[in-house]
Amino acid sequence: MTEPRPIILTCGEPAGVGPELAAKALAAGVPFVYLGDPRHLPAGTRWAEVATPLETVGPGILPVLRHDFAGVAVPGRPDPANAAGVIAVIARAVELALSGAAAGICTLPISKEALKKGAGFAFPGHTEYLAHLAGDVPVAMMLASTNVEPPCRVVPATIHIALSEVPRALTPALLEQAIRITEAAMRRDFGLARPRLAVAGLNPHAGENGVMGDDEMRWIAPLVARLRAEGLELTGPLPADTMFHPAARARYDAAICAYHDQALIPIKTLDFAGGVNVTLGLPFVRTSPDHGTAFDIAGQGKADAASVIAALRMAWDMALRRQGGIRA
Ligand SMILES: NC(=O)C1=CN([C@@H]2O[C@H](COP(=O)(O)OP(=O)(O)OC[C@H]3O[C@@H](n4cnc5c(N)ncnc54)[C@H](O)[C@@H]3O)[C@@H](O)[C@H]2O)C=CC1
Ligand SMILES: NCC(=O)COP(=O)(O)O
Repeated sequence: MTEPRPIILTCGEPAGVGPELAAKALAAGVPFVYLGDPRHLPAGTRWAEVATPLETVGPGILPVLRHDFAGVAVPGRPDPANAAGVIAVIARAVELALSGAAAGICTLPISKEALKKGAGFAFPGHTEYLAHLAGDVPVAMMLASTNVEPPCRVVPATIHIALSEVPRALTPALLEQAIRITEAAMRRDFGLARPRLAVAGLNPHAGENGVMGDDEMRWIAPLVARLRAEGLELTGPLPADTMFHPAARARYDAAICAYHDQALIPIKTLDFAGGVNVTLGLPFVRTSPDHGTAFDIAGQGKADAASVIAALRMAWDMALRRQGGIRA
């Protein structure tokens, strides 16, 4: 088996904590190349430009695939002129991954607001943009802990939409798609031969037999029953408030949730430092730290690199697994 190509670490919003985290991410100990504008790296960063992802640099030096931006970056103050560069870097990383020049991508955080206001970005986040770049493939967003046992892995079936839109958007077809994508990815990328999935209800107490909403009785339970009959290891719909304590998590490998905060509050509470965001269903590996741009601390050297380090390691493990081996 030959080792996969390096991971591409995209710079994300240059006024956020991304550039300073890139400089700290060498501690991950896996091969990666930073794609961004070296002017945005903190002063004192030891970096060297590479022409291709395969070119190597000395130990302790950050390899940089140069992508020139419109301007410099002021920490905490995103510049609309740089928004197009942020978007172009993501697209360039995807091209490298799809061409086989890179083993996958790990994305540093973007500001959804800055991209929308600065460049009219039409996507609510990386997840949706990556799905588009990959040919409008169906994907699911999973956040996975790396520091807690049993692990906390969550997949919101609806992603970046207003809470008021969730009941309409959460259809049987969408929930089934999230379940199937997660089941396949747990086998392919996480090495679980028979993944156990738990499905959360939408309503308090999973509706309590129709007393607090009937979505569970009307269609979620029948969907779970149909997929179980097909052979999937599914439980639910479960009351979301009691499915994340350790004994409950021990009974499943990933939770399929109804909406963003139902899924992300437990993981970010249990393991904010070690949480990793993974896009499931793409034809290439994509991970990301679980946090955002952290404008409030950008440029102050305070940002914790644990999540990006975990994300790079997870991307590398996934790339090796797809190639038939796993990291020693
Ligand atoms: N994958 C991505 O590109 C993501 C992007 N975002 C974007 O980030 C922006 C800010 O979002 P927020 O909700 O404020 O979340 P945030 O994660 O940026 O910040 C929340 C809190 O956590 C702290 N924090 C975040 N990362 C940290 C780190 N590495 N070390 C130490 N403290 C850290 C921040 O200082 C802040 O107090 C938004 O524009 C959002 O769209 C948010 C999540 C993921
Ligand atoms: N809150 C998670 C999040 O915003 C992830 O967004 P993205 O990876 O789709 O950019």
